[in-house]
Amino acid sequence: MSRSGDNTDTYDVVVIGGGPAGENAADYAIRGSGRTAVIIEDQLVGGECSYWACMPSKALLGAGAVLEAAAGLPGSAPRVTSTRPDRDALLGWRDTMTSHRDDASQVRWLDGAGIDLVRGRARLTGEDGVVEVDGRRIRAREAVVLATGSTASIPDIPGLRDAAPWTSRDVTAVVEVPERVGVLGGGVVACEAATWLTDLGATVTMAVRGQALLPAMEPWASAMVAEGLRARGVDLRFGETFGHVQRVKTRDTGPGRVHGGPVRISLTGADGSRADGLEVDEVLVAAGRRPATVGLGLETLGIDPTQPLDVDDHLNVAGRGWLYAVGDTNGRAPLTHMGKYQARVVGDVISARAEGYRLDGPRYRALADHSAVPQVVFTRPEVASVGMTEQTARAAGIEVRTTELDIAVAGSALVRSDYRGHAGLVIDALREVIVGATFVGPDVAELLHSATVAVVGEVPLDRLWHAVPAYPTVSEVWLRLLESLH
Ligand SMILES: Cc1cc2nc3c(=O)[nH]c(=O)nc-3n(C[C@H](O)[C@H](O)[C@H](O)COP(=O)(O)OP(=O)(O)OC[C@H]3O[C@@H](n4cnc5c(N)ncnc54)[C@H](O)[C@@H]3O)c2cc1C
Ligand SMILES: NC(=O)c1ccc[n+]([C@@H]2O[C@H](COP(=O)([O-])OP(=O)(O)OC[C@H]3O[C@@H](n4cnc5c(N)ncnc54)[C@H](O)[C@@H]3O)[C@@H](O)[C@H]2O)c1
Repeated sequence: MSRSGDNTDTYDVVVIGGGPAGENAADYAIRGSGRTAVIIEDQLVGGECSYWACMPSKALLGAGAVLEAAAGLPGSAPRVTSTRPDRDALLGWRDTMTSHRDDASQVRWLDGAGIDLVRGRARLTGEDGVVEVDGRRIRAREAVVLATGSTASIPDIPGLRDAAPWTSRDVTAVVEVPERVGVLGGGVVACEAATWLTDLGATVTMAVRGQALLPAMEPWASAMVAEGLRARGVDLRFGETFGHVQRVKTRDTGPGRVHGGPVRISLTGADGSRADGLEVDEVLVAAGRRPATVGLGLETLGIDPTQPLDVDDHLNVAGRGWLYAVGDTNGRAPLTHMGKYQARVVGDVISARAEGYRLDGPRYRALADHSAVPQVVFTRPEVASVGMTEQTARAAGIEVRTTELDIAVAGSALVRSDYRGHAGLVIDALREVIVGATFVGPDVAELLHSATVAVVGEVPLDRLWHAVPAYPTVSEVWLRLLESLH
């Protein structure tokens, strides 16, 4: 860092937002060089993922999955007295995995990586490369990277905001388990949260305005998740949304505690018809997220802050050579691993530009964002998918061939006597390569990377035939899938 006469601190790279995307962008932009970087963060270093999203949600989901797996294997089943996790131990484990919302270890990591930290809320000033934090000016010589993440959307439904509903921050920080929960939405947050809330003993009703959960997934995968949630007692109201919400008394009790008295929800059909009334102890809004771009000073650059930032494959904001955006804030693939991937790309781009290299080669482009995004939904059963679904492949004009089958191999029978799983591939029939894959079942998350490698590597099917899965593993489903295409 250097300070000029006008009291402006100067770094090579300035990153706004210290979530997973921001941390990695700063690291990759200076690693192994003499360059300097600063991260400006107004909450906790580590971002949403570490304290309010991926880490607490997966910590809350693990114990129930392990208990169900043990109950599904004859040798261990007699030892399992309940498949419901111990509430206090589970919440304690969640607190451990979120470091009790203390970011000291992440700050130490920044220090070790040679990255400075400024606490505060940053704004762009309208001057190229200059940001402002609490009256302090910071200038970037090479680049400003926006990595401000996203915030939960709360739809404009009469009475909803006034009822102080839970968002993902509350449900991941759950301390008081509400007896009855009404969930708005049928996406990833809704499905995962319904799973751990029922593990914790809550009764859950989900209002899903469409006809399927997880609309971006293969329809058969969504149907299996719906079946799994119903088996846990979740009341799924497809084609319904909240019409009106009323809470007897709202209380400011803090995250994860019930925010007041009982809540009356009128449910309406998608066509506005009246469906039903519902009384719950808490409402969870899980209706998507929007990029955190408002209040960032984007309008000083003539950029509309209400729209996702328009970036190219170098993650460069259109028309501004010095400005980049990575992670949820650009809306391309709002997942931690994709934000970190974009951060690696942007770090390499900034380094190459600083050192005068041309941006030749795929290393400098976030190509996976377009057609190879992997995702795991940690419901029971789990859903693991990468690339295109049959529908998106057809919409892209690909001549599609598909195959799908139950996962029923020696490896799956061995891990659970009640194993139920399904797998499917989407093939580009002309090029004979896999463009999409989906697995549903216990622990399928660990099958996913093999599919990601096949999709990204565009491995021809007759070459893939020689990738022999070990016996007896669940991976033998690959052999069954390839045989079905023969
Ligand atoms: C409940 C839940 C579970 C999830 N589970 C998964 C999962 O299992 N796997 C997965 O891949 N993804 C998951 N996600 C998505 C994942 O959390 C996000 O994709 C990820 O956190 C995005 O990282 P980011 O760095 O872009 O933003 P964030 O993690 O949101 O970090 C942005 C940071 O910027 C800071 N900031 C914002 N504006 C400013 C400003 N003006 N000045 C200074 N600082 C600012 C914020 O305080 C924040 O710390 C989940 C999301 C939710 C809600
Ligand atoms: N395991 C994971 O990878 C994981 C886990 C949780 C969250 N995430 C990410 O976090 C982000 C947010 O997840 P999410 O579940 O909130 O969003 P989502 O986009 O997955 O689902 C939003 C749901 O809300 C519904 N909805 C939206 N507006 C509505 C309205 N006005 N009225 C009624 N219903 C409405 C949609 O129909 C959909 O069912 C996603 O990008 C997701 O991928 C990932």
